[in-house]
Amino acid sequence: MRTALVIGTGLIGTSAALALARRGVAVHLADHDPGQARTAAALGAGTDEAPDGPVDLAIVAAPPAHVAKVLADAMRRGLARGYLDVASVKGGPRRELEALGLDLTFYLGTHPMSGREKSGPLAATADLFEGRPWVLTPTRDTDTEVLNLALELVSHCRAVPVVMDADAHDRAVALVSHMPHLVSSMVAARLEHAEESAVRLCGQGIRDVTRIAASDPRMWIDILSANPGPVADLLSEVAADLTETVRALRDLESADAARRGEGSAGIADLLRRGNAGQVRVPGKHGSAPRAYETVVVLIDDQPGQLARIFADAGRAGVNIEDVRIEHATGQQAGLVQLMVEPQAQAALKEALRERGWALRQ
Ligand SMILES: NC(=O)c1ccc[n+]([C@@H]2O[C@H](COP(=O)([O-])OP(=O)(O)OC[C@H]3O[C@@H](n4cnc5c(N)ncnc54)[C@H](O)[C@@H]3O)[C@@H](O)[C@H]2O)c1
Ligand SMILES: O=C(O)C(=O)C[C@]1(C(=O)O)C=C[C@@H](O)C=C1
Repeated sequence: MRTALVIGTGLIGTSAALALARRGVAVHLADHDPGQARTAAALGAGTDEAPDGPVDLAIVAAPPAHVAKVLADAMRRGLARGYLDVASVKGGPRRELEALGLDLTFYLGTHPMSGREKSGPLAATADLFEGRPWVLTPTRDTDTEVLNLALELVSHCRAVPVVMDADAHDRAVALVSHMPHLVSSMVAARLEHAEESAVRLCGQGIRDVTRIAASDPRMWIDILSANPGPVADLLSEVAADLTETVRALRDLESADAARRGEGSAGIADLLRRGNAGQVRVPGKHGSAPRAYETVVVLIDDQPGQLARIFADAGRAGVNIEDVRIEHATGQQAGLVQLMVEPQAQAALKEALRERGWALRQ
């Protein structure tokens, strides 16, 4: 691929454009808000000037409700040799395009399974898709050259291509993305009017569960409107678990020992099923989940502390697999959790202690 046109230069469009530009592809950037395309260009994602003629691949990264219209317009204007979109739902946009009477030979519906709770080009990064699944939904009629262009895009973004049927994709993301998003919002909604004295105690657990609740509601209304049935089915199952859990907790409040036993068994069953589901979540780079050990370091809230920790770990020959930072509310200190391979834990602790870091047991 030598040339590409990204239409919709927000988080996803600009991230893909940055990855392509770094691999030497000439990227043109367009957005219905020209300021967004200008910002993406200023970040090094390409040029916001229109291409002279048709590009190799047009990548539509507009919100789901606009995707079909934007694609149809691009196809009618002959802007590219191949067209794809990256919308979070796949059945709806394809059916809308079919209803518009377009020839879909040169179109491929795709979806990178990576994102952030932030929108816009300033949230974009070239490595956003690294190691993540990128779903491709070709049909029997999809042109091979277009499929190859899409595979080239996925490879430039260092993502992992996964081929699926569009409706099967929508059912799968209802389970692993759309239903969890709503549950995260429901948990976060409990905090809206909560006492400040409770909210200030928030630790890493609630941060993990509510991060995605910070996403743009307009985008998520689009996504959920295009996949309501499968998400409603899954939420009914969650509702049944909720009803059972409330019943079990009420049993635990009872003065009757037998009822307390039933309550305890009910909760234990849910927690066991939770463990069994959680271990199925793939780890970094889409591989099987890995068990890391954690080394917790106390840091002052001063510039350069993290860089020093990483440099000291590097000198000790230890690879940091993952990192989390927890700030103590109202204090000039924080805790950095460094995740490492189990066999590296002792060496890292020793090296950090030698260099004067305070470790938490
Ligand atoms: N955010 C995620 O985590 C994520 C992950 C994977 C896929 N997606 C999909 O990627 C697409 C873009 O999402 P995003 O998170 O980058 O959103 P975003 O809000 O960051 O960016 C969307 C951009 O599209 C532009 N736009 C809106 N209507 C347009 C139109 N008619 N023509 C041209 N540009 C238009 C907006 O100005 C904005 O710059 C969506 O379809 C979304 O479903 C999002
Ligand atoms: O991690 C996030 O912040 C996301 O928004 C990612 C996420 C997801 O649910 O995994 C959200 C929607 C997209 O369609 C794809 C990825």
